[in-house]
Amino acid sequence: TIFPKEFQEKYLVSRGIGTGVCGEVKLAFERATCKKVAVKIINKKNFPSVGVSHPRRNAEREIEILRRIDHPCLIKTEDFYQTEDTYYIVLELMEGGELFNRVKAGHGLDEAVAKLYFYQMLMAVEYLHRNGIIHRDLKPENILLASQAKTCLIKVTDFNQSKILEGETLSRTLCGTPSYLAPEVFTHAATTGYGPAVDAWSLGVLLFVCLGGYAPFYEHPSRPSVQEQIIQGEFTMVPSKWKGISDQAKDMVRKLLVVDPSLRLSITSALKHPWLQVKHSPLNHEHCYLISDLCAFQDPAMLAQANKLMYPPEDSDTVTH
Ligand SMILES: C/C(=N\NC(=N)NO)c1ccc(NC(=O)c2cc3cccc([N+](=O)[O-])c3[nH]2)cc1
Repeated sequence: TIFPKEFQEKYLVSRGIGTGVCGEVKLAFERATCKKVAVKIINKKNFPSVGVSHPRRNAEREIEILRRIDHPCLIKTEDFYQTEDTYYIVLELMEGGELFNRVKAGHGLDEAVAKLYFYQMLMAVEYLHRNGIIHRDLKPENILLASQAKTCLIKVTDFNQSKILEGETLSRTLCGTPSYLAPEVFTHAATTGYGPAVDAWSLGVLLFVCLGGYAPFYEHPSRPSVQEQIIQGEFTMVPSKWKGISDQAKDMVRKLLVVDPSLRLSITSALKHPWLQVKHSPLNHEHCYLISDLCAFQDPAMLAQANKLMYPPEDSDTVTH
């Protein structure tokens, strides 16, 4: 890849660290400070130019979103360059890589870890919705982890399929991965359109995968198509995979994976669900900034506080020094 001159002057590009559907991510060093950054290289023609939507406009919308957002659980753009066919987005380094690689097939995350990550995803998506943005492509590949530690900050990324709450076309959406798309995207999106509830569905699928270690809707010869399973809202919590997971966690998943968007748990209601109410310190905005500080400074005291968030001291626990 050739990089723009002014980019080359400011950054030294090193090896590839991740590849996405519309471009790759490389490690780079800011020459002046030796600070490590990630560079997402997006080929403009890679943008799905399905139907009338023009690839340039899709890309410009995503760049506009990336510039506009500011939240500890959303990827932050540090710098930006473009040539006539490529975008170079300089981003903060997320050394934990993609959540996708943490929820390896076969076993889920510890419930407390899944709760910490899910809580951050909810905060990030609540922020997006408050700012009139629907993500529309929430999946494990688009959730990045700040460090290798379990108690870490996560950030949502990839706004290629995102919609700024104004006119939008359905055709672009149907080029996303179907497994995480909500039922209404297939059924009545073409007529009445659909809203932020699609992200709540995808978060339900994400939580299912984090807890169960397998997808709720998947291709299988003897099963209906993924699209059919989604439209029917048909999924199974295989006992061997879900034993040891709390009833509250399962209840959260079931209330998100509801076919009728008007009956589905909203992001705001999900944040008030009992599963996320830690009796000693209810999960709230401060925790999110705490986690962001924690990961920025790896402060042991903050790590202890974040652990309390994950593993609240039971009443019976006596604090032993
Ligand atoms: C904005 C965006 N995508 N937009 C888009 N149109 N893609 O489809 C975007 C997508 C992915 C990423 N990924 C990373 O920053 C990213 C992936 C990864 C894997 C191992 C290690 C690191 N790391 O930073 O150390 C990684 N960073 C960053 C930005």
